[in-house]
Amino acid sequence: MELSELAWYLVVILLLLIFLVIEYARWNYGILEQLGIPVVRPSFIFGSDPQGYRKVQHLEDYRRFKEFGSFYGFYEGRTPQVHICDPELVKQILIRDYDSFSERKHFNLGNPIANEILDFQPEAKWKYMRAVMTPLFAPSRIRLMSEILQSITEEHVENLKTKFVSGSNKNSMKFEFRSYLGSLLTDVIGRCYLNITFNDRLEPNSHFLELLKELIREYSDYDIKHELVRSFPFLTWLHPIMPSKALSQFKSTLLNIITARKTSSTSPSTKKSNDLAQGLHDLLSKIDQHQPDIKSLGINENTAVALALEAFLATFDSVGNPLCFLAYFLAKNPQVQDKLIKEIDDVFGRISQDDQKMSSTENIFHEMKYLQACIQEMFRMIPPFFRLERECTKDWRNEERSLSIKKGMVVVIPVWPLNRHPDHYIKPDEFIPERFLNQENNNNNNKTNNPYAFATFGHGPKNCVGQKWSYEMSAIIMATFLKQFKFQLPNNEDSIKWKEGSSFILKFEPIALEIVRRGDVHNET
Ligand code: HEM
Repeated sequence: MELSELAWYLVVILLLLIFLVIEYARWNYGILEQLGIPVVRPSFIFGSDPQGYRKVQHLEDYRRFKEFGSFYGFYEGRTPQVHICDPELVKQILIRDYDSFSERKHFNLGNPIANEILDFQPEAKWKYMRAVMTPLFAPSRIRLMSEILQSITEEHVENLKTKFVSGSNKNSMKFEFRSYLGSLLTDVIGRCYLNITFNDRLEPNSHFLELLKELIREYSDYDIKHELVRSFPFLTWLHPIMPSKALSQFKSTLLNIITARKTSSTSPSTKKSNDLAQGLHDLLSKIDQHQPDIKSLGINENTAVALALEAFLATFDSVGNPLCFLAYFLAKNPQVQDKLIKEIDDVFGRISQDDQKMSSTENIFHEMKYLQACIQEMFRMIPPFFRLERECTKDWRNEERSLSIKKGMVVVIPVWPLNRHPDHYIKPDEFIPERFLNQENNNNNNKTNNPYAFATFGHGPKNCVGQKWSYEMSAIIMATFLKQFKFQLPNNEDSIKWKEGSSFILKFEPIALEIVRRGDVHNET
């Protein structure tokens, strides 16, 4: 074969390869248009948002909602998606027609532990694991954890008070609430879920805290490789979604804790506690015994580790982040903060210290109706997971809206615009806790009370297991903090800087705040 002939062959093969790659990336283009819904026009090969890693994605969702309305088509790389922000359709997809949308999109997260995360498991395995998780957040467990949480929060608040005494400024100081919450929530994970106290817990760089930060950082720092993987999913190995080193460190730390429990639980004096560590311990024992149902579902050690991983990250990040925004909203709206503080003082004032010990922690905080409304408004405005996803498992149609979704397509519910739907909320971009007071007969601030115009925790069988506990944590942490401190904006600086690229978790730069010490009003009662 002559050289020129070989060169021709190579050129043809190369062109053929390029053609196949392009065909592969564009394979599904046109499918959404055929359904007759408005579509965000795709680029040549990288789907509808080829520069997505450079944009703040939840704000993009809001912009598209304003441009296209309550549903529209979108190509995430090569995957056709239907984005839906209509509360009635949300209800139908997540609850009424669950059979047609029972799965989340399956994708390779590039690591054997990450691949076991509950959310992405096939239905039968998901059901089994969900049943392991649910009792760990049952009302009786939440009651117990609330008591522990209150004492943790009081301890952290006391510790913060000492910084005022030793600091140069006695009444106010710059304050990074997120890092304060980081060590508090690490303590919650230790004491409420694992029944242990981390030795270095009050140090800013505690080992476990650093590990959680590392897991979260990688989890959400997206880059251009992420876009590439969307168009060519077989390249996931190029861009694992979570860092393998931190994951294996997490696994060994967790298994050591569980093994220590195994050893101590053999002693007859040890009382069995039904916390998360116990749930994992029981599951691991069944895995060790090779129980047939566990084996057939493919449940292994990594499945148990992934369950803890999800609970820990949700506690650390999904509870911590909205609370930072609540602090910011309170600093920005001093009249709301004053009203809230008055309620907190009234309730604590009414219940004497002895009664506070007698009365369940839960009951005390449930008396704070304005606090509940502030928290509900915080979760409406700041949904830490800003997109829900379901895969269509059976062709589906809604006649009223003339909307068809085909098997294999992904439905995305963009929570940021849904929670701000102007048909349901008056002044949707403003922080107005009153909209959630006396809901039955007060529609002054909301146009409707449709529960599906709010999806921060999802809905239906696959909703968030930790929802109720997240409300409890938020209430206890905020009220205990506001008993002693107030938030304010430093020099009226007011800026939120969102991070670009994250495609389902809200990410932002630290929010500059100050705290002011309120004095020992409660200790005098
Ligand atoms: C503010 C805090 C939290 C928010 C906003 C939140 C939000 C969510 C959302 C949106 C989902 C998906 C729901 C759906 O697809 O319909 C979810 C699922 C889940 N959440 Fe949370 N979460 C929070 C805290 C927690 C906590 C504290 C835990 C446990 C300790 C937890 C455990 C889970 C689990 C296990 C799932 C998977 C449920 C399943 O697939 O069956 N979450 N969460």
